[in-house]
Amino acid sequence: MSEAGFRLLDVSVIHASELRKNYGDFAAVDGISFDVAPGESFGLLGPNGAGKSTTMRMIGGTLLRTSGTLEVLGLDPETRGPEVRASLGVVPQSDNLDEELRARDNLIVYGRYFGLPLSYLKPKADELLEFAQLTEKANAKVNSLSGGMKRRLTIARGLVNEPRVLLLDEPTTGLDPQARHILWDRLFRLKEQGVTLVVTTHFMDEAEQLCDRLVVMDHGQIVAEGSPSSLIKQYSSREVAEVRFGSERNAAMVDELRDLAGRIEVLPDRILMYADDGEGLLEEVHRRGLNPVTSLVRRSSLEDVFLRLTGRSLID
Ligand SMILES: Nc1ncnc2c1ncn2[C@@H]1O[C@H](COP(=O)(O)OP(=O)(O)OP(=O)(O)O)[C@@H](O)[C@H]1O
Repeated sequence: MSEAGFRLLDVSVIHASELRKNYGDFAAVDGISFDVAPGESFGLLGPNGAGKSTTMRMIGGTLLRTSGTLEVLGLDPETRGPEVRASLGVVPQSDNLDEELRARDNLIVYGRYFGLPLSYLKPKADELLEFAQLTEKANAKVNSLSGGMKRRLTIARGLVNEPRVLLLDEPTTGLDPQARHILWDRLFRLKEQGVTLVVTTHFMDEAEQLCDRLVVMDHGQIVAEGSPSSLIKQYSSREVAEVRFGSERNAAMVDELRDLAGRIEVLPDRILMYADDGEGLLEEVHRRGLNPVTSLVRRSSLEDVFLRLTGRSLID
């Protein structure tokens, strides 16, 4: 490994500089640069088509980049693929488990691809099933498991080689709230064990929960970078008052509200008013006799950051 490689290894688990992936004239990933530190939980947040999965696939060494620099644990995944993959755990967007095999056998068969011996894999599979809260399902066929169980099994499978870095592409898409919370809990435990997590998501609450730091992506580019709280501080107010006047009146009410808040966003079904004191703002709305049909005050979120940066919602 080069001297630079050693240096990067100290500070960056993943280093990307001007990373690009073109499909013909279309830039799916348009020259992005970021670093992921050891033990960090790092997020790629953006709407569908932002380029998150493409970035993940380049990190995992399953997709060739068009240009730019990419190093994973100090190595180029294109030229040092087997070594990089041996240190990575990959949880793809859709569970590609072997449905006909039992849960435990899925782990063992996957581990065999890494050339791991059965004497290691059998106890490891039991340990991972316990971690994934699937011990009771060890002998159940995958096609009989719930969506949340399959997701946890896919994560367990990604851990079979004791990776230092776990790549999770949309880990909770399609799961119900309870299943999401169980999964987040397992990811927190991995983080406590020092595993570096790289997570793509289009759920702002997931990014807020899981990520120490994240990049916000849109159209293949990074539009902002920071911790969830620093991004909210930088791009939004502390609170948001949401008011609904009904679809007929919403747009017409904006002029009446304009001078009350520094920033106003009009969505099809509601108006968002940004202020540090949301309750005070709402009181003023009522004092003016504007009487929204419904109203609420909430904390600013990464959704508000995305809206501010792109003028669009994270989820179409
Ligand atoms: N093989 C391909 N050929 C052409 N375009 C592609 C190809 N793969 C991805 N794209 C395009 O690249 C863009 C980025 O896709 P990508 O899957 O990385 O987005 P994403 O942010 O992960 O979104 P999602 O959450 O929907 O997976 C999209 O516009 C997609 O249609």
